[in-house]
Amino acid sequence: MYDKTPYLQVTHQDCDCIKGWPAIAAQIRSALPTGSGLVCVECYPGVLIEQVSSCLRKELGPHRQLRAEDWYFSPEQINDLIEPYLSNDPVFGRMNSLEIWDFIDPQKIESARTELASSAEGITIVIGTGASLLSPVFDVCIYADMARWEIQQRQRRNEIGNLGAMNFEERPPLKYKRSFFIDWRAADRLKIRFLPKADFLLDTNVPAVPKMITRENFEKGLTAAVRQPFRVVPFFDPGPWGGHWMEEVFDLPRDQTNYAWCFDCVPEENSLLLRFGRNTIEIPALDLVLFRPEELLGKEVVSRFGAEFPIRFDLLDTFEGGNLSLQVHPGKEYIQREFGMNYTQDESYYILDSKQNGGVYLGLKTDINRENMIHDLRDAQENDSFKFEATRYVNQFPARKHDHFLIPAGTVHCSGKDTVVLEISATPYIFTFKLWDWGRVGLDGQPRPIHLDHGIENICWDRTTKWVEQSLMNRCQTVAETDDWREELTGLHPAQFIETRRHWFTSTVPHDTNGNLNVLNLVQGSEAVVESPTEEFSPFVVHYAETFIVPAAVGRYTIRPAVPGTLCATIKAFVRPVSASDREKFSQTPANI
Ligand SMILES: O=P(O)(O)OC[C@H]1O[C@](O)(CO)[C@@H](O)[C@@H]1O
Repeated sequence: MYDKTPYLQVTHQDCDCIKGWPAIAAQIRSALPTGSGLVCVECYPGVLIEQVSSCLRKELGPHRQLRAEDWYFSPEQINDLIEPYLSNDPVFGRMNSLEIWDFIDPQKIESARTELASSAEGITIVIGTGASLLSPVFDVCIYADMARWEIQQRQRRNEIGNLGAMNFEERPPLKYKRSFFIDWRAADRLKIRFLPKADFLLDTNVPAVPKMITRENFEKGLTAAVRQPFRVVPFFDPGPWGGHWMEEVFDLPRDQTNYAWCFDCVPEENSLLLRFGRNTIEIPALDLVLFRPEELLGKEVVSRFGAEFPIRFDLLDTFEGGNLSLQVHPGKEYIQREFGMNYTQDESYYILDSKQNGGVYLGLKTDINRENMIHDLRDAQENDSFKFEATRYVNQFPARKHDHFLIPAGTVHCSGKDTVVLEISATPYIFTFKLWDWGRVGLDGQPRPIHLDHGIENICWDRTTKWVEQSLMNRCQTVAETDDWREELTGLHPAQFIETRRHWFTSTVPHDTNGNLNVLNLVQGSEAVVESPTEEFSPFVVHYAETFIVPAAVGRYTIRPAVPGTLCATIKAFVRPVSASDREKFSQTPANI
């Protein structure tokens, strides 16, 4: 059965991960031999600062507590600072190089420094996002990390606002957008510099059960992760077109109206669970990307994308749900120019399951009139009573289990109802230009934003029926075969940087990362075992529909059915190697953070 809380065992001692404020305070005290000193708690945005500082105050009885937010510019000044990158669009902003420093008023931080210098008695705690900027040295440094999924939950519950903003009550999608383009980028830059020097990592994702590990154990966890296959923690989210397949097959709680998405390999947002003895700490999977890029991704991927995980796997479930919005993604130049992203949202749909009428919309019909289509799309947006007749302009194809549809940016598409898609795509995932949302509203009762102008500029009008059938549907080619297994190339399209290989097997299949990140999903069979031919890691069991990551550093590995002789299939994605001349060109491209 699909495992919803996969973890990685790092050590076998419970005491390597301590739990609860009294134990955490005791560990901090033992790091302050004189009983006094300066304690820095640098926080990722989203940490409940008030709650953490009050618990620390209670347990440590500091002489003084300083809060980083007290040195920030005013919310209005910060709005001016970020305005060029935030824009008025409800979904899209622009990548930038803002640092936490940019939020801080030099005069205010200077007076905090003066206050700090005035007395050295007892314990002083400095806490918040940017706390570490107060002083070049601290007696104890703690990094309070935070999972992005939990941050989103807190935003939805109006428990937190954005950095330097008093916007707790702002609509959650707007807080998410500001985090995506501003807060998380700036905080990641600070994290890269601070965390390698910290003494401890603090996890307050579950406020009532705080946990802490030493930085050495954090490093041990990262090292363990890049030496074996592992999974990140999936999260599930409802949506206006969501379905009920995952609920059933993954045995999800029945307390949501539906489940639309399962994000089970978007390391930028997923968490990684590291287990020490019986205690588990949650860290953002992004930490692995930021601090172990070469071992995880491989040298070539790093030289091309920087410390960024370029492949995304997620599931889209429309069983008894609806169609996704009819949409298109930006071309590479467009996404760079308009949004400052280095690469674009190229996608593909691997079909995990479908009902009789399941299908996808893909590419335009032959000989359609472009002006009429644009006119009808605009009419549908402006006039509630006019419904855009999608099948007049867009191909609709039946989708069957194991079909693979390729969706290079610029291709009009969407998954239809009664279909379960494993999306194997490039990482960007918010750059969806909705053309038509079938006249329905989002889960909040409001129409979802349509981006017709962006969309129209990016539609590739020559991607019509015949080309789509020949270039984007089931481009399967057998590349290797034995009596026990067959390897097929299934994509993606040459315009996309990801390559996919499907293996059908009844016995052991040899794989090799060739120094390049591999991401896989078990698309057929209930259980398979990933092993090291040289026993470098313990056998790793995967279940149907689970996505797993094999770090570049792993090298050779094998996969076999858990029950010998049963038919299994995996689909594997990796970044296509580039030629030497291209390599030079890519090495100039900076990462998104
Ligand atoms: O706009 P909708 O209908 O919610 O669809 C969004 C989804 O569409 C996709 O772009 C798939 O085509 C996903 O990456 C994204 O999550």
